[in-house]
This record gives sequence, structure tokens and C-alpha cells, in this order.
Amino acid sequence: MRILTKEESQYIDRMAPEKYGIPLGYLMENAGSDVAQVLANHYKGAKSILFLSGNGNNGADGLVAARHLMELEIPVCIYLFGESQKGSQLFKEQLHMVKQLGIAIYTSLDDIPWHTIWAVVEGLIGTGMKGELRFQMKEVIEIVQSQCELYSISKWSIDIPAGVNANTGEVSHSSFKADYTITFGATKQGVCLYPGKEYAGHVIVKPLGIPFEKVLQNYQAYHNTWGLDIRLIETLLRPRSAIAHKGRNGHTLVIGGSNGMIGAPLMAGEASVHSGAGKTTVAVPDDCLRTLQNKVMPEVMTASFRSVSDIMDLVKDKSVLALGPGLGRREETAQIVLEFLATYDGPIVLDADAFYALGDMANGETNGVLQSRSHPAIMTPHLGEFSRLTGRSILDIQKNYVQSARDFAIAQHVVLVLKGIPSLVALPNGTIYINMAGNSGMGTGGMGDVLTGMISAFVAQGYEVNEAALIGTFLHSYTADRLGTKKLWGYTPSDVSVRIGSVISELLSPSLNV
Ligand SMILES: NC(=O)C1=CN([C@@H]2O[C@H](COP(=O)(O)OP(=O)(O)OC[C@H]3O[C@@H](n4cnc5c(N)ncnc54)[C@H](O)[C@@H]3O)[C@@H](O)[C@H]2O)[C@@H](O)CC1
Ligand SMILES: [K+]
Repeated sequence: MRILTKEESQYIDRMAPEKYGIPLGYLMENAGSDVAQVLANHYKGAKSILFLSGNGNNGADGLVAARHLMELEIPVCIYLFGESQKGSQLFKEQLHMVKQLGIAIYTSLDDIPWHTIWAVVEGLIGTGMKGELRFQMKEVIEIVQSQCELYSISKWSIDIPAGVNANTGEVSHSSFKADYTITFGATKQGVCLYPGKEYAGHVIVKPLGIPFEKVLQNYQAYHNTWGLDIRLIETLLRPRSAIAHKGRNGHTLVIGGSNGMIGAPLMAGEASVHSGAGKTTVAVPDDCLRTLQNKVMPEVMTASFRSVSDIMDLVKDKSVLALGPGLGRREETAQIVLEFLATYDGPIVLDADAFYALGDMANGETNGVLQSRSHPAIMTPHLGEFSRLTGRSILDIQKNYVQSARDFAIAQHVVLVLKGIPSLVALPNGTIYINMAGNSGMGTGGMGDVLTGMISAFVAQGYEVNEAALIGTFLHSYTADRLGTKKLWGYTPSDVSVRIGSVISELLSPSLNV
């Protein structure tokens, strides 16, 4: 699922007429007609649909929709916000048409017969919003929302709800909270991120009337953003070969653990087993080995290490290394991690305490440690760890969530799995995937260790690091969603871990229904 930023939408807006001779009015006619069709399918009764129209092209989309609905004999009326004579050219043209057609137009909210309204369609402002919503618009939105509540009127937005930042998902105070949003070409980034996602309600994507991928090819600042969803994963997952033995399915090595933190590498190892790795070994510091052996499932092999050369020996015949879960933050451990990273060039998934060793990568000595690897490292920090890796505050990262992830993945040449709400996968070329699965039940200790084990297992089974990060990240959340339908909270990381195999099997052979 393609996702567009505000700048990309505005670039398409400019290029459609300039380069391809497609007048913006054509695109608007498509957009408005699509909005009308969606509404007509929803509302067949005698009540009226009210369009809230700003004086930009977002408002004009609504005016087009009102005209089309009139043809379908669905009652419509319009509330005009702002000074019409200062509106965009297309707005003025569309306003002239609806006036000529005699559609009821209100300029005061007090005059609207609210009891006759079935749905409100907000076209106050779309991707053209600059800064915070202005006071007068906030006031209008607040009144409209309270009327909608009073009369049980459903709320729709055109393109993006008024007040939601189309890129970051930040919302102005008194933003419009829609039940549905109808958008064009592709979903806007801001409605895939919180809190914007909650303001958009159910998002319906309609065609724009121009092959926008083609238009965007020449856009310099263009970086792909995609939704990480089931359709994408179905294209990436491959059935296992019928003759694949355990050697063919790869060998994961998990290096982690410290006193009191044995659960982390254990969960990562067990998740690797459940995700289909042919073999899994968990190695912990010498003094933790006995504890590990007493607890771990029999399918996991165990080993221990004392030095970098021990780890080098252990990793020799392995397909992938997961480094960090529960490793601890002792100075000598950090030294081992850095020394090891400088010598080992195979596939690696870095997690948890491995980040502690890397410190602030933007300004510290470790900047450059990961950049020249033959297989880009996969890194799976949560926001706190990412804040430390980048030397930036969590608040600052959240404000520029997607861009922060993208900048880091490009600069460090890594596959970054940024564990937030939602999680992001950023590839070294700047492509971003926003995870569409996941739920609040996932916020428990150990979930990240399971994710590390899952991603590692997919690398072990022969997936490219990019693919493994995408598949692991999505299936981890998707499996948790499946558990979440039965038990909203209280399911454990290990519950996710043991369920993953069934979920993959079901995706590969829907008839299995395991
Ligand atoms: N991408 C495309 O190619 C297409 C875009 N279309 C529509 O065009 C919209 C963008 O239209 P515009 O660029 O005219 O912009 P908008 O209509 O989104 O907003 C412009 C208006 O909002 C006002 N405004 C800006 N910031 C404000 C703030 N903080 N508080 C209150 N008012 C503010 C401006 O004064 C102006 O009146 C899209 O959202 C979409 O609905 C469609 O017509 C289809 C084609
Ligand atoms: K809108």
C-alpha cells in the first residue's frame, strides 16, 4: 500500500498540468465524483448530507461531490467557511456551479437544520494546511462536532481531516475527528501515524486519475513510503521447499544474557525455533550457562563465551547472529561487542544492549562501524534506545518520526526496525514501511526479544535482510493481533512466539485454517 507525503501530493498537483497537460480540475472532478459515489453507496435515504467547505481545493472537492450527489437525487447542502472571493480559482469555479444549481448554501452554522442531516463531510482544509489550525476554523469544528454528537450524525473528511498534519500525524487542538476519510491516489502519511490515525477513522482510497508513481519518478526529494500490510507480506513469503532439511533452513546464533537477564536470549532463541530456523543456538556468558540450560526448550542448543574469539568461533558455521538481548551494560561487554563488530561481516541483527555499546552513533566514535558491511545490519531499537543512538530526545524523534528513521537508516546504511506505535522499517536506501498491524497488548517486556528471534530466523532461512525485517516485523504484530481478538491483554511474548508457525502456515495455505 503506497503512502504519500504532503510534498509529494503537492508535487503531483503542480506537475499534472505543467508537465502532463492534465488540468487540476480533471483530477478534482474525479475526486469529487468518487466522494459522491462512496457517500451514495452509504446513504440512500431522504436525509441530507452537509458539506463543510473551506475556500481551497479541498473545499472545492466537496462542492464537486455535492453536485454529483444532486444528480443522484440525494439531498445536499453546503456550509461555506472563509471568504469566497479569496479562495482558489477552482474553488470559485465550483462555487459558481453549485450556486447556479441552487444547492442550499449556509454561511452561519446557526441556520443549518441539523435534525435533517445524516452525514457531515469536512472539506475545510486538506494538504494545504500551514501551521496550527486558525482560531475561527477550530471554533467551527468544535460546534459541528458537538452537533454531530447531539444528532448522531456521522463524520467524513475529504483527503485528510482538518487539523491533522499530513506528514507527521500531529494534530492541532480541535482537529476534526472523522469516522471515515476518503483520500485520493494513496493514503497520506499523517493518517498512518498517531494521533492522526485516530482522527481519520476508516480510510478509503480512491484513484486520483493520474499515474502518480510515474509523476513522482522525477521528484528529487522523493522517497518511497509504504504500508507494511498483509498484502505485501504475502508477496514476500515463500513456501518451504519440500526437500529442505535442517541445514537448508539455516542456523541462528543468539548471543546475549547476563545474570538476571537470561529470559531475553532464551525468548529470542525460542522465537527463532518457532519461526522455522533449521537450528538455533543460544550462547551466554560462561557464568549464565547453567541457568540457561535449566530453562530453555530442548530444541535450542546452548553454548557459552568469555571473549571475542569465543564468539568468532561460535559464529563460524551460523547463518545469522542475533546480538544483544539481555547482554547487560558492563564496560567489558560493550568492548566485546565493538571488537566483534569490527571483525565480523556476516548477517547480523542488533538489539537491546548491543546498542548500549554503540552509544551516540551520530557524534560518537562508533559512527561508521556499520556502514561498510556487505549485509547491512538489522537494528531493532525501541524509542529510548533510538534516542540514545541518535543523541536526540524522544519528543524530537516522535515529532519527525518517519524522517528520523529514514535519515538514520541512510546515514548508517542499516535496516532499521524502529519499535514504536506504529513500528517502522527503514531500509538503507530511505524506503520506509509503516507497520499496519499491532495492538496495545504488545507493550510487555520480552516482545522485542521475540521480534529479534523471528527476524533472525527469516534471515537464517535465506531471506534478504530487508525482507526478513519486513516479514518478521509484520508477522510479529499480526500474530499478536490474532491473539488480541481472543484476549485483549495479558497474552505473553511466548504466546506470540508459539503461534507464529500456525499463522505463517495459514498465510501460505489459507485452506489449512490451523
Ligand atoms: N493531489 C492532487 O493532485 C489533488 C488534490 N486535491 C485536493 O486539494 C487539496 C489541497 O488543496 P489546496 O492546496 O488548495 O489547500 P487546502 O484546500 O487544503 O487548504 C487551503 C486553504 O486553507 C487555508 N489555510 C491554510 N492553513 C490554515 C490554517 N492553519 N488554519 C486555517 N486555514 C488555513 C488557506 O488560507 C486556504 O484557504 C487536497 O487536500 C485535496 O483535497 C483534489 O482536488 C484532487 C487532486
Ligand atoms: K479535509
